[in-house]
Amino acid sequence: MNNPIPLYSTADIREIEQLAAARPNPPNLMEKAGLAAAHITKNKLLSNDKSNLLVLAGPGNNGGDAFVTARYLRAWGFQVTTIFTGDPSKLSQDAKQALQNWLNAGGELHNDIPSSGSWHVIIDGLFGIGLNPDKYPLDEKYQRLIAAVNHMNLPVLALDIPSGLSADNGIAPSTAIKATITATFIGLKPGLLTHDGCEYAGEIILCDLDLDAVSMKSPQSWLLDQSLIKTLLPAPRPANSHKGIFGSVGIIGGASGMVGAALLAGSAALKLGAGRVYLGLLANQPSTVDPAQPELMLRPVDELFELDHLTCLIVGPGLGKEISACLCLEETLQTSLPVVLDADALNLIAHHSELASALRSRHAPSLLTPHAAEAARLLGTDIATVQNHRMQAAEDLARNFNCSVVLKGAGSICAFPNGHCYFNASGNPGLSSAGTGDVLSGMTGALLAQGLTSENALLLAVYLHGAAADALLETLAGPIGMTASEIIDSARHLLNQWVYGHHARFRYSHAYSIY
Ligand SMILES: NC(=O)C1=CN([C@@H]2O[C@H](COP(=O)(O)OP(=O)(O)OC[C@H]3O[C@@H](n4cnc5c(N)ncnc54)[C@H](OP(=O)(O)O)[C@@H]3O)[C@@H](O)[C@H]2O)[C@@H](O)CC1
Ligand SMILES: Nc1ncnc2c1ncn2[C@@H]1O[C@H](COP(=O)(O)OP(=O)(O)O)[C@@H](O)[C@H]1O
Ligand SMILES: [K+]
Repeated sequence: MNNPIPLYSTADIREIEQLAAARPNPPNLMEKAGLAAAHITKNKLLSNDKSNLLVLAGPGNNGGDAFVTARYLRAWGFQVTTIFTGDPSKLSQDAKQALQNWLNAGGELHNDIPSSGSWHVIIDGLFGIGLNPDKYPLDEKYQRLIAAVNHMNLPVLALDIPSGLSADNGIAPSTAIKATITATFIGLKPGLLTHDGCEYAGEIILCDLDLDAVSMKSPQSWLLDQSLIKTLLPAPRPANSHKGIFGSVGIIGGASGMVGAALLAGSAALKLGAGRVYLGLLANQPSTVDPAQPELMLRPVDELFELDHLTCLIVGPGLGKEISACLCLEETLQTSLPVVLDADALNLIAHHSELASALRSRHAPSLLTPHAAEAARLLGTDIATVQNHRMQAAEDLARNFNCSVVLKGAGSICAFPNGHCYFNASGNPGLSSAGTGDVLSGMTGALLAQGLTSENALLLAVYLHGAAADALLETLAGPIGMTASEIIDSARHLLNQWVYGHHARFRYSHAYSIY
């Protein structure tokens, strides 16, 4: 089994670099980084030996990486034009050496992009993890350079992180380089994987520079990707099974005008494998059957609490904030069932401190699925603060409420009370439409019902939900106009593929013969 891929903050990376530098024979990390980037550029972005490259070298060590990259590519016969925006006297020892080596090799420096010139590929070495957009914004010179690069619409390799993007938070307050590929060094950075990072990073290639980062710094965050998911899948079903084995999901929501939200969660729970799905609808005179999904059992909400065989409860899809919703949530929090709380269930908890206390003191697992606005209400802050510090917000929610949490949005972050975080690698803007969150809650409930732990159910549901949307892109069923219902069917298809390969029908078919 592959180990999960760790993520490191800027402070962690600096610590790892210092540990490497303190070794008896310290590795030349800048040389390794530049060489790795040069290989990636040659192998993935340059189509012929006559290509011209534009290399941007900034004022710090990211600029040093750029000089090394430029030197190798020039040595391999490519035409390289290098822009340097810094002050040579302020460079670190390594970067000074890299600049000197570039000049010794016959390389030239420009202080701006030459007006007459054409290039096939651009290397972005303006800023790496040293950029501090929180402290001071990019000045006009850099904003103009970055805009010029983006305007050229050429393949771009970003060194370590696209310049302008914050490595820790994934925010690009002014502007950032839109990379085709980001060659990131030593370890993955959270900022590449969430919020604006999803827009700017392009394909991410990790270059470990021959350091075994995990042995030097124990990680707290990991990438939520296909290889991790493989370890969480439910086992193939026994042939001799019955619906009781696969659990019973109860869903509470569907107030007047929002019944569809509960129905979507119900269909998702059903089609992701729950044995039975009950819906307690809060609407006045609710329907007693969903003709589009008659397998769902629609009941008055009080009856749901009388069922003694529920495996988990989902509260929130279309719940509303009426007193009846509040009472249902209060009763839910008192049960010993695992619960998934979404949408207005989260808003009610944010507004009623007694519900928040009841949530905190639960012994059974509680899973929260807020988007940024719901997270802001729960944390008593504003949306911008949450989005500018997404990992911190997810961690705070998990710790404050003693819950498993997914902070949804581009690059969803799953956080757990033990401080561990996972950054989701799947998903696309096709998911930005009403109802997809209801589907995620239903999927999570289905996996809980089938016996996954709350951590594993959340991780698998979040990744599968995004991967289902990604699969729909293959058939052009999105991103424009992708619907929540389509996510459900796509997710069912993928889950079966992952659990059975293409062999489900062979596994359960009976071959009889007479000898
Ligand atoms: N150390 C190692 O062993 C290895 C490091 N490696 C590489 O080094 C990179 C980190 O290098 P780094 O620490 O020098 O920071 P870097 O990203 O170049 O930026 C610093 C410069 O930017 C400036 N600056 C900051 N914010 C600004 C703003 N808003 N607007 C304008 N300017 C701003 C800042 O100015 P100052 O704040 O100091 O005034 C300083 O001049 C890392 O990402 C990787 O690529 C690899 O070689 C592997 C080994
Ligand atoms: N641009 C995007 N990239 C990846 N995932 C997205 C994107 N936009 C939305 N999503 C996902 O879609 C879902 C939306 O949930 P939510 O906002 O609660 O919708 P609703 O309340 O309408 O059901 C979340 O799982 C979120 O992570
Ligand atoms: K960069």
